[in-house]
Amino acid sequence: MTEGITTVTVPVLLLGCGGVGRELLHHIVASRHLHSKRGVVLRVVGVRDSRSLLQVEDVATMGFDDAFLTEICRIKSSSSSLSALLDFGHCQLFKDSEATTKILDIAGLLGRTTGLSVVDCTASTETVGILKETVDLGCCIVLANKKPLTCGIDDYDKLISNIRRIRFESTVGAGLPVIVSVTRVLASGDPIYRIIGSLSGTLGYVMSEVEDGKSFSKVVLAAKSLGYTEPDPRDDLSGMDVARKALILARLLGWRINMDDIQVDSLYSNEHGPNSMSTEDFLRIGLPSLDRDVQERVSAASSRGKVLRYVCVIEGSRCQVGLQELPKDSPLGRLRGSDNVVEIYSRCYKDSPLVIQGAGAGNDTTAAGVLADIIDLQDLFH
Ligand SMILES: NC(=O)C1=CN([C@@H]2O[C@H](COP(=O)(O)OP(=O)(O)OC[C@H]3O[C@@H](n4cnc5c(N)ncnc54)[C@H](OP(=O)(O)O)[C@@H]3O)[C@@H](O)[C@H]2O)C=CC1
Ligand SMILES: N[C@@H](CC=O)C(=O)O
Repeated sequence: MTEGITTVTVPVLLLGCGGVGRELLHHIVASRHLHSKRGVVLRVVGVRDSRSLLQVEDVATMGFDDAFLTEICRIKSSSSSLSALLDFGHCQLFKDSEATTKILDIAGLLGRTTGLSVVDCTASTETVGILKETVDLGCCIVLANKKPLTCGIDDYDKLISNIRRIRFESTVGAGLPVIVSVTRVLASGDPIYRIIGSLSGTLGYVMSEVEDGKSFSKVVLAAKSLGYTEPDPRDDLSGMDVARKALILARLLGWRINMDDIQVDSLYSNEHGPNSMSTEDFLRIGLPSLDRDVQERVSAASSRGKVLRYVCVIEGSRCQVGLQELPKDSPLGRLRGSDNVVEIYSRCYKDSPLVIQGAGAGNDTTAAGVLADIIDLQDLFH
């Protein structure tokens, strides 16, 4: 620890230990030295997946040690159950409703006193209830999961009711500083009247690879293995994932809108949707059946000197996401791979917009954004 800095120990409770959640645990372990220089020690007190909660024996004083955190990641990446870790001792496992009760017990014990960070790295809507309760118990909330902020407006209002205790930078543009930039511009009294961007790492990667002659189905599978897609890639291909990002941005601008108010353009039809086939069947049979259509659309755009980009526009009373044909040499047309770009127009950024660009998907950058959010919140407790 650096001389003169008081050390604060921050408990962290992780919901979701998939690609992003595991990467977050790796980042926490790898950043210990750096955090200690800032006077922060992160103490992971529990990890929840879809089946159970694994928590330290005494949440008031203990945290999983780094060897244990690494073992959690190893066990989870081999698709084993968290229960396999009980042999290591000093931990407890709770399932189903008991897990929820225990999370609320931890939140009650540590929320107000320590600023316990409840970190949602699931892709589930099921966490909303528990997050709202932890808000009431004084916890800090950090989200990579977009779904809690894109439920009904009442849930949204509740979650952001203590705005100083919530961070959700990774929900839009992964680790890119989009939310913080919008928030700072607004806080300065500079009204934002237009946001336009390409906000899907998956669709950006897919379009630029198909332009290079690769098959759509193979490229989507590659995007999945690179950690760019949602657990069900149809969330990306339907435009819903971008629509969620658009809704988060629009609500941040003060718009009182819901998902139904957003125009969304899907790359597949209902016969390939979740009500018609499983994710596995879609990846095996549905995807290849879309190859020709996507290739033809990309080639047609190319014959006009254009490229296809999935664009999000928030302006006037319009919040819209969909494929657009754009000039190859335009800012969005030049994007390659999983890069995102966001242009923010306001009084100060009228002629020359505020532009944020860079890698917009992937477990590493997303988890880095989540970790930066956890650390940022801790300034409240110094
Ligand atoms: N990858 C990226 O580039 C980005 C991702 N994100 C967001 O990050 C989130 C996580 O993505 P990713 O890691 O790829 O997803 P994964 O599917 O890999 O992991 C999801 C995790 O959540 C767990 N889970 C599911 N339901 C629940 C529940 N009700 N309670 C607790 N845990 C639950 C799963 O449990 P189990 O292990 O048992 O299945 C799994 O561990 C998503 O919301 C995504 O949108 C945001 C920005 C960028
Ligand atoms: N699936 C998303 C990941 C980040 O939100 C994307 O492709 O952009």
